[in-house]
Amino acid sequence: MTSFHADASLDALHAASIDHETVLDHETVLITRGQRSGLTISVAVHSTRLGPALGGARVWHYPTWRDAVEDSLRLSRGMTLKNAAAGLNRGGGKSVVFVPDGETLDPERKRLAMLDLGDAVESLAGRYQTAEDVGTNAADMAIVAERTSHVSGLPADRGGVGEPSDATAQGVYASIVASLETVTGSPLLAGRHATISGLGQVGSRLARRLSDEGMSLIVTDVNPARRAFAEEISASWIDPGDEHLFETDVFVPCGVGGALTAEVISELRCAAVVGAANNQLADQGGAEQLADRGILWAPDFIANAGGVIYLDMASRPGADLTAILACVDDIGRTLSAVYRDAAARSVTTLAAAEKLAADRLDAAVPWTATQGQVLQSV
Ligand SMILES: NC(=O)c1ccc[n+]([C@@H]2O[C@H](COP(=O)([O-])OP(=O)(O)OC[C@H]3O[C@@H](n4cnc5c(N)ncnc54)[C@H](O)[C@@H]3O)[C@@H](O)[C@H]2O)c1
Repeated sequence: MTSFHADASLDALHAASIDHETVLDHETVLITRGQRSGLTISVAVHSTRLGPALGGARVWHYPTWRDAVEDSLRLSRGMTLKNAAAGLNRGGGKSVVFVPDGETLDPERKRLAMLDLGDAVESLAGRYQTAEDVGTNAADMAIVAERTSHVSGLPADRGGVGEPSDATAQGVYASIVASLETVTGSPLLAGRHATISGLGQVGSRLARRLSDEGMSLIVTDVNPARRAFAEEISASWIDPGDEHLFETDVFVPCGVGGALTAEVISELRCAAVVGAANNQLADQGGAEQLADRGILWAPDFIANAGGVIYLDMASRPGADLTAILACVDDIGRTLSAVYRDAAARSVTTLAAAEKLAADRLDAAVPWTATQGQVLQSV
């Protein structure tokens, strides 16, 4: 088991995407080879300044374990920004289970990986709480909970709050409404067009709602089995790869990160990009490139915060679902404020959103694990 410690600096929040030259600005990075599964697991705690870190566990394919670790570093930094901008007393963390390209996990090995993840999370003694993410679900979190209490989003029949995708989809929906209002002056969706890339937990929920509200949808997924869902909601299916080339009002990335490469941005034919995917920009220069092209970009860590808002608020004593969903809807207002600030200061929407998060982090009295906040499986 290897762990590195470093001081989190607020300035580093503005750093470009991680590469081998980037200074490590995370508080703790735990890299461990699971004793049961043999898989490399990286748990990255970027910051606990606002409170114990909260962020999902990803099980995904990468060329090398180093790529998986880098992803955990990027994703956990994004969680610091997301939780801060959402007004939560939570720090930023994320875990990644590395599955070598070309390998698939059978259910037994996945179970072993979840137990290994539980041990890794437990070793951080409450400074990081995990939850589901790409490649994991509420049932997987129940397995993690066999080894640690620091897990969120357990199935309802295990006394948990369930998975957060409904809330994430609702927050992205609110963000699409706010973005269309900014670019067209009207929040109405009927008759407008959207292209959704990725029809998983969030993308499919969002697609159904946008379709119900009269939007005309083009959809795709690298999993061809999702075509049946496209037919169910009367959306036009296209094969993945060129979906960004279609003229549309909103391009909606809901797959994995890095979809907005310089080439993709140069070819986009849309008024706004608003999606659920984390780390949509392949590099930070993408925010400038989008602005230069006159495309309004909703910073992902603002638009997709609904899930973490749900997990955090639903796990508090006396949680009220109506109040939680009102907070999720507020994402639209937060995003509109970010857009106004970006326009007023002639900066990118990314810079405006980062400032929102950094101001909150700067103003916070640092949380320490010794303050004894009790976290339990929910
Ligand atoms: N689930 C949540 O509550 C939540 C919260 C915040 C952020 N996110 C982010 O939103 C994104 C989607 O999350 P999810 O829970 O729906 O994941 P998911 O695994 O259920 O779905 C992702 C879908 O995208 C597809 N996909 C992957 N790469 C693709 C590509 N290149 N082109 C088209 N489709 C592709 C996958 O086949 C899958 O169907 C992820 O980036 C995730 O980190 C999710």
